[in-house]
Amino acid sequence: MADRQNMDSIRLLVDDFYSRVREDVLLNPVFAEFIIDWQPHLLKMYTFWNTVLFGVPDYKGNPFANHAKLTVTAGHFYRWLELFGETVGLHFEGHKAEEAKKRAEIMASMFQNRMSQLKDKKHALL
Ligand code: HEM
Repeated sequence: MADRQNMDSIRLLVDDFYSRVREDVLLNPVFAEFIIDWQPHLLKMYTFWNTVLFGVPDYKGNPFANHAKLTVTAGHFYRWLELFGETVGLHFEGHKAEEAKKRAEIMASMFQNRMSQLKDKKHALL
């Protein structure tokens, strides 16, 4: 029962978040370049958050590899986190809601650090 409730909450969060992403003038073009069919992405994101927040080992993937190819700036990450925080706050409160926001912030700064390392490396090769 608890697992079902967790999954229902994750679906609500992920569906609402990405419907906002699709309406966002800054973020939508980045997603639109790579995602034509949203259903597989949403399914993947359900498993991702189920793994991150509830330890259910559903998600198999390499999130960084899929972000290294994106042309994004700190502004994109800022907006992503802002929108994610708003969506979480609209539907949830309590320690899991705080954890979701914290985990997203940690991943965003990890992506950004690794992206700038890659960029530095490319420059060094020139
Ligand atoms: C600038 C902010 C971000 C943008 C523009 C962005 C964009 C994208 C795009 C376009 C994809 C699909 C890639 C593909 O399938 O070809 C993707 C996948 C994904 N994103 Fe992000 N993302 C951002 C931030 C984040 C953050 C902060 C997290 C973590 C909380 C995250 C987690 C994921 C995961 C888990 C996937 C699936 C990776 C896989 O295929 O296994 N993203 N993202």
